[in-house]
Order: sequence, then C-alpha cells, then structure tokens
Amino acid sequence: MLTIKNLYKSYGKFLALDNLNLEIKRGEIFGFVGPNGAGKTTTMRIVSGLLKADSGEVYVDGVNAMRDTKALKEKIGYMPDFFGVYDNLKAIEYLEFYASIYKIVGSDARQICLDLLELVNLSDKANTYVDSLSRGMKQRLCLARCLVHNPELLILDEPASGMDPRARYEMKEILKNLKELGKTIIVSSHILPELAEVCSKVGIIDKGRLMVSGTVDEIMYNMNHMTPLKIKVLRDTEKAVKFLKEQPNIDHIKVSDSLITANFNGGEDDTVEMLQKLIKNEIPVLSFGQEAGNLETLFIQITDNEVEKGAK
Ligand SMILES: Nc1ncnc2c1ncn2[C@@H]1O[C@H](COP(=O)(O)OP(=O)(O)OP(=O)(O)O)[C@@H](O)[C@H]1O
Repeated sequence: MLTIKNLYKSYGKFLALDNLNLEIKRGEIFGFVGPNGAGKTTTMRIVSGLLKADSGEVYVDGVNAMRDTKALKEKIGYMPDFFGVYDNLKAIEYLEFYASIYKIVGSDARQICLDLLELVNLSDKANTYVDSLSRGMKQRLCLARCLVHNPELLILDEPASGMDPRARYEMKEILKNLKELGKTIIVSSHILPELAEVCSKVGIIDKGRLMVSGTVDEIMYNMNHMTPLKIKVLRDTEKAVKFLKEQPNIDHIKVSDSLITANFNGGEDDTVEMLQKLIKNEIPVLSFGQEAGNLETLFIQITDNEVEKGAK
C-alpha cells in the first residue's frame, strides 16, 4: 500500500530524512515511533503530498506520490499533529464543509458525516459547536474529517497527544474499528505501549533513518541481545556489577538500588550458565530473569545505542 524508497529531506543544512526506506502492506496499522525531531512529521507530510522531498520515491497504492498529487489526495487522509478547527461551526457542519471540498454534497454528505460521527463516538455532539468540544473530542472530529472521502490510507500524526487515558483508550478502539473496515493506517506516537497493542507492525525512526521495523515480536526476536536481563541482589551490588562487566555477552549495565539491568546476548543455555556463574561467585542473587520485551524498552535501547555510537 505504501512504499518509501531512499527518501531524503533537508531543511537548509539540516538533514531531517537520511535515506529512509519503508514498506507498509494493505490493512496494516503501522506504528511510527521515534523521539522528538526524529523525522516522523516530515515523512508523513511528504507521503501526504504536503511537503517536497529532496530525492527518493513514494508510492501509495501504485500512485507516484511525488508526481500525481491529485490521485494521491483521493487515497490519503492526513491528520496533522496540530490542527485548526472552525469554531463557529457545529460538528456536523464542520464535517459537511470538508465533504464539500471533495464535492460530496446534499443528502449523501449528511449520511456520510452522520456515519463518521458515529464511528468516532460523537453522534450526540452533531449539533454542538466545535469550540465547546473537549480536546479529545476535537481530535476525534479531526479524525472523522480525514475520513470524509473514504481514503484507503490514513496518516495520523500523534492522534492521541494531550489526551487523558480515557480519551486515549477511545482513540485506540476507533483505530481498531478502522482496521476492521480495511483501512491501512500509519500512526505516530510517543505513547509506545499503546501502539504495541494496536499496531500490527512498528518502525522505529531516529535521526531521519528507520532503525528497525517489523512486528514487536519479530524485532525482539531478531534483536534478542536487547532483551534486558534483570538481576536483583541482596547485597554486594558492586561485586555483581564488576563480575557482569567482565562477561563478554553482557553490556549496557544499569543499576538502580539493588536491581541490575543489562543487555544480554545469549540463548537459554547461556542464561542458565550465567546464573550458575553468579552463584558460584557467591553473589547473593535474589531474583534473575529476562524481561519480556516490550516496545518501550526496545525503543529506549535502540535510541540509546545510537547516542553512544555517536559519542564514540
Ligand atoms: N520547517 C522546518 N525548518 C527547519 N527545520 C525543520 C522544519 N521542520 C522540521 N524541522 C526539523 O527537522 C527535524 C525533524 O522534524 P519532524 O517534525 O519531522 O520530527 P518528528 O519526529 O515529527 O518530531 P516530534 O515528535 O517532535 O513531532 C527536527 O530536527 C526539526 O527541528
């Protein structure tokens, strides 16, 4: 559904996208994850035809996004991270206004807009002025706005930012419903655990490059050395850390009170061996185990590693 090849974008001398490559299949919800300034918005704006890339190729459902912006706009619904709303309109009028931009008018428009309000749980707000809606409701209305022309690919830039937990939960449920409707969705967020639950795939972007992409499980499997080992000791933390530093398959050791967290590169046999060695060295181990990987730790480690590589 979406193919990005060798994408570059600079702002003056600053390289915001550095040979970005990405492939998203039809029907996927793809989580686009990265720290501030990683290049997520830049990528999304280029894919939506709102920003010109320096070089590279973008195809949306076979449409060359750089060349055929008219066909592109039919296929895409883009929800920016900052959006203006027309405060002197009621929610339904607001949607009908956007429908009219796509030449959808009259009773067709009314029905589409009512259906969309239902999809985003705002049916009871159809006749409420936009300015009296809560932030979360405005965000959902903005999402409905992106759907008026029934696009196949939705590009949502931080749709849950600034929302309270309840509103975030609702947004997540709406994304799941959209997936059921067969939409392909790219969603960027800083709220990583929530993305892990909703997304079929994730891509981690940092400094304009895609660091890794795949399902959370695939990524964790392929990068099992990044699954942190957690060791709690009763005392002698320093002795334990000294011992761990000497082990070739351990790095990134972090200590918080008596809990030691480290990256471990090894299989199950190596894990058993490591525990045996610790005990042999008379280190009073209270608990020992590899944390099940989650997106949050993976993300922090990938971006941490980059910071360290850069510092060398
Ligand atoms: N118009 C612009 N002029 C100059 N630099 C820009 C411009 N837009 C973005 N940048 C820079 O490009 C980099 C990537 O920005 P971008 O907004 O794509 O990141 P992001 O991953 O979406 O970040 P955030 O999560 O903070 O929204 C940042 O360092 C940003 O400061």
